[in-house]
Amino acid sequence: MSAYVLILDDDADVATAAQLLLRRRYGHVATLNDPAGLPALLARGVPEVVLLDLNFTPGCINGAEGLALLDVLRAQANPPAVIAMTAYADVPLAVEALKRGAGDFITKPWDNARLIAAVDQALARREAVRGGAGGSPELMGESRAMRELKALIASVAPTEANVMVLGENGVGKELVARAIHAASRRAAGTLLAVDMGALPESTFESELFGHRKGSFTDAKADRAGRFQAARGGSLFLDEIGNMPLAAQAKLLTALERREVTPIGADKPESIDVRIISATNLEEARLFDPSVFRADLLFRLNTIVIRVPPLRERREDVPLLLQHYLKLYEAQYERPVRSLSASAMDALLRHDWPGNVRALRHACERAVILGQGAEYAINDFGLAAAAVADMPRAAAAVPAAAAGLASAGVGVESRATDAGGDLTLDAIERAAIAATLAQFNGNISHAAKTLGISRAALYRKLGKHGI
Ligand SMILES: Nc1ncnc2c1ncn2[C@@H]1O[C@H](COP(=O)(O)OP(=O)(O)OP(=O)(O)O)[C@@H](O)[C@H]1O
Repeated sequence: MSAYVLILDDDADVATAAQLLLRRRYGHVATLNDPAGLPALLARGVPEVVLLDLNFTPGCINGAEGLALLDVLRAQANPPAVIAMTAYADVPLAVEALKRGAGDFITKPWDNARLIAAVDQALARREAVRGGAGGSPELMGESRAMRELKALIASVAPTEANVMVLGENGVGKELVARAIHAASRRAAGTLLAVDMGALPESTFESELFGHRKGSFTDAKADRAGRFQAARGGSLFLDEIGNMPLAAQAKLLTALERREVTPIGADKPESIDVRIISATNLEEARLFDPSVFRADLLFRLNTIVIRVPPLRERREDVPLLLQHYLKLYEAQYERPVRSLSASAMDALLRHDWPGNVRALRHACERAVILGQGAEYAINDFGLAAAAVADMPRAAAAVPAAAAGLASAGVGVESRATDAGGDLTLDAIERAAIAATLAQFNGNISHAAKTLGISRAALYRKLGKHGI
């Protein structure tokens, strides 16, 4: 996965350690020890993720310097995702950074796996937020379904009720969660997103509830949990359907008692968060007690919001196409072009199995690759994305080459609809499509099976127009 990451920290040793760790994964990782160099660095290009120390001058621990830099970063036309770093387990400061637009925070010294997970998630979330120009994504759509959805959000948002958002991958569940938070009484607080599907069971409690220094081998400093950091705001528990049952029990206890006990602490801490959760699991699966605890479900789903797939609101397709084509034309400084009538017709008839995310990626592809005076259907890369053919396309891939043997995907060696195209690209695409089909579109499970992060999988979905 390649990405431009900047580490802004006055401690050169810390910055270099992070650079060495991250360079292997993201390729382009720069360090900056003196914040005075930031404007010049930004003039050469804005990073996708910034790891931002909050204190620079020795002895200064109030975070004011870091928060001012955060404002500078957030003011960029295409702002980076910012992960605040502090050597002090200072929850109010972390909360302030989150309120001012940092997407996450991490305490030093960090755990390597946690740092990488934080950067991966920052990249994935940045992609979601970039959907709207200027960094404030808007839930677009004027179909009846979208108008009803927006009315529901407007009536539910001002209440304190927990909301569960259901829908297929890429329909806009996170945007719905952000819209609810933005219209709620907690809007001045932070909306902290946690990818429950990517949270290892071993660190679940520490991530959500925090820990005290020395409470286990790696607990080198106090750490605030997500529940404490989101105090006064909302906690967005994404991919909730992928939580192991043991973790579900712990979450249930916290929600029932309205308090959490950091690992190693002797007293519980009260919590003040509104929970918005989301899953792409089908409702029947959610009601299966071997998958999801009924008592937890009833805590979370006071209000259920179902986001319909794009194929059930095709009227929204032209508006979304227009929005994303314009967005990418501006971003890539490409000429403004219109869609040919036949392209529009085909795009309207397309089933969009990857929903709005897939449409967005298709628009980006068309803007970059389209050569004609108008956009043609081929520019959108959808012909190859006949996702209904996914299992058959996978069948064209030799098991070893696709690495699917361990994924348990049924594979035969025969040339089929993939047109016998055994380029690496075609093999990768088929492997991804087959794995997604195997897990009913569940990104977390597919990414785990393929051995890549969710963020990397999202990028590949975009690349292949899946
Ligand atoms: N109604 C919409 N208007 C504009 N953009 C949208 C809309 N719905 C989704 N998008 C864009 O599509 C992408 C996917 O949206 P989002 O991440 O909210 O989906 P999701 O349902 O949470 O996906 P996943 O289940 O895979 O996490 C984002 O880039 C988002 O900005």
